[in-house]
Amino acid sequence: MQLQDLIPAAAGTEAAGVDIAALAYDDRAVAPGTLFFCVRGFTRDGHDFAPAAVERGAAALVVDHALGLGVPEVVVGDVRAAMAPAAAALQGDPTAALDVVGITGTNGKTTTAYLVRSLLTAAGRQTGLLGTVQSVVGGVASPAIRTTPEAIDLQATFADMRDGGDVACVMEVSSHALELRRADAIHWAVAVFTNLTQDHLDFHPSMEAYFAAKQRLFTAGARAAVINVDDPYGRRLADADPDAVTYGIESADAVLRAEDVRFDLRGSSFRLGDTAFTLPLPGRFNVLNALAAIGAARALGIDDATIAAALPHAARVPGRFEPVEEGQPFAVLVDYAHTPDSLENVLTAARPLTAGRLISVFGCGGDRDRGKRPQMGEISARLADHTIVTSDNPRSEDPAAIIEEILRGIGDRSAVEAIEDRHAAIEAAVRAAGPGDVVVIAGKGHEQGQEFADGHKVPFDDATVARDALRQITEPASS
Ligand SMILES: CC(=O)N[C@H]1[C@@H](OP(=O)(O)OP(=O)(O)OC[C@H]2O[C@@H](n3ccc(=O)[nH]c3=O)[C@H](O)[C@@H]2O)O[C@H](CO)[C@@H](O)[C@@H]1O[C@H](C)C(=O)N[C@@H](C)C(=O)N[C@H](CCC(=O)O)C(=O)O
Ligand SMILES: Nc1ncnc2c1ncn2[C@@H]1O[C@H](COP(=O)(O)OP(=O)(O)OP(=O)(O)O)[C@@H](O)[C@H]1O
Ligand SMILES: N[C@H](CCC[C@H](N)C(=O)O)C(=O)O
Ligand SMILES: [Mg+2]
Repeated sequence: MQLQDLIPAAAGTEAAGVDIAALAYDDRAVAPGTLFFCVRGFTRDGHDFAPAAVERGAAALVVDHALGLGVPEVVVGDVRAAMAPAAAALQGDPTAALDVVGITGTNGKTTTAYLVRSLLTAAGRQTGLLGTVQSVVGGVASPAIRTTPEAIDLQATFADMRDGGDVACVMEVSSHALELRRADAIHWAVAVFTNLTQDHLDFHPSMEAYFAAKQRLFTAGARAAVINVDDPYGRRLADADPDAVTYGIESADAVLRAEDVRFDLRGSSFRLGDTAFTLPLPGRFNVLNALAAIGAARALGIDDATIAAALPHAARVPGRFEPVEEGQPFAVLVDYAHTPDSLENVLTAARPLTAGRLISVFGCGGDRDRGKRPQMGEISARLADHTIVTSDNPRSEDPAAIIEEILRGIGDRSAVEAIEDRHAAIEAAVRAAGPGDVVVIAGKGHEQGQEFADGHKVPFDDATVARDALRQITEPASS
């Protein structure tokens, strides 16, 4: 394809007619015929890699200032912003052929995405999935690397979905993706907003800036918007869009308002008007996720009977309120709560299911929003009967220092202990639990590794560690 058909700014320049076979934002992915985008990043400047890209055969460069390396170049104001439209054009605008449902919000994106996909699949529509846990493309699942990939990778995946027989795609849209223009040039069928609470303030300068990033999804021309108006930021979005499908439990004016909300360890039920719904996910917040999914499915023309029949069989997300059962007389739940709001929600949901004591095990990720740490400490100490503070993914930080920041949020530490080694912390929790207790292991959910300094990752799975610990106490000792 000619360069001017990918980047309008190239028209009339020496670069206009250059034939482009592929796109890349990393020089290591460049092959002959590739158009290389020199992205000014947070740690590196892609322009510095242009000579290497040329060496590897780059046919042309997209730059924000002329480099004069002997290959045609297009100068644009914002190199990142040029990537998505070019990628969509190169792939033949694949989202024009897909009903794309985009889900944004601090918590609940992955869960809601799974629910929407289950509903669309039940309605006979082959649906792709993109998100934190896995991607499903043309029916083939693979583990995800990123919640929302770079535009070049994203548009190639959409093309694979289209070519693999998918008619719809459900995707999580992270605030990073919206801010960094990864999710531009997508034809949205439905945009969903779950909620906005503190997270990622290491990346966004303020909550208002974080909200502004999320807002982009709702000004991108989606055919329908589905918005949680129990959330104050959702209320602001809905106020700006009179056609929005609003949902909530507390908001009397919500288009989709759940009533008679009930849940136990196995799942939840609620009523919408005259129709009763059940789902295999416990907790009030999962009822909100179900409302979001119902709103999206309805917007795509799926009837309530199909939805109500499918919801009880919806696919569960690994590591979200996931029970680990080895015949022990108490419950162990693995959950991905890694923000103050989600930790509060998961412990609040676990409380009425707890006959004895509620035991919480959690830590906070390194190189991420530090403001969350004392808040999560306070929440756990307030809502659980016993708290074990441990490591999450320390990344480049000192795990003991992270734990200290968590503990700073806790006044009365009489029911709090710190065990830095996550393995030992989970074992201690399981050993401390008695009949009727509930142990919540929060923060890592489905994750399969623990990340230390220099990207060093060791295999680690909360559910497996908990299962092994449970076996030690439930299996009779061998003689
Ligand atoms: C904050 C953020 O999102 N950063 C992303 C961004 O990095 P950056 O701007 O710092 O890139 P950089 O390292 O400075 O490099 C600049 C350019 O030079 C290129 N380069 C770099 C080195 C080299 O040898 N050759 C080369 O060409 C890079 O590919 C890049 O295009 O662009 C890079 C290239 O695409 C991404 O890998 C990187 O994601 C990092 C790894 C990351 O951790 N992102 C996370 C925070 C993220 O996006 N998370 C959200 C989910 C969050 C949630 O839970 O909601 C997600 O959607 O996954
Ligand atoms: N609607 C919700 N409101 C608040 N908390 C929620 C909601 N849904 C799920 N949670 C909590 O947040 C955790 C993460 O849920 P989920 O993975 O669905 O969210 P996410 O938005 O995809 O998160 P991430 O951005 O980290 O991928 C869950 O384990 C649960 O504790
Ligand atoms: N996508 C989120 C996941 C956080 C998960 C938690 N286990 C942590 O490492 O903080 C992030 O990168 O901030
Ligand atoms: Mg997610």
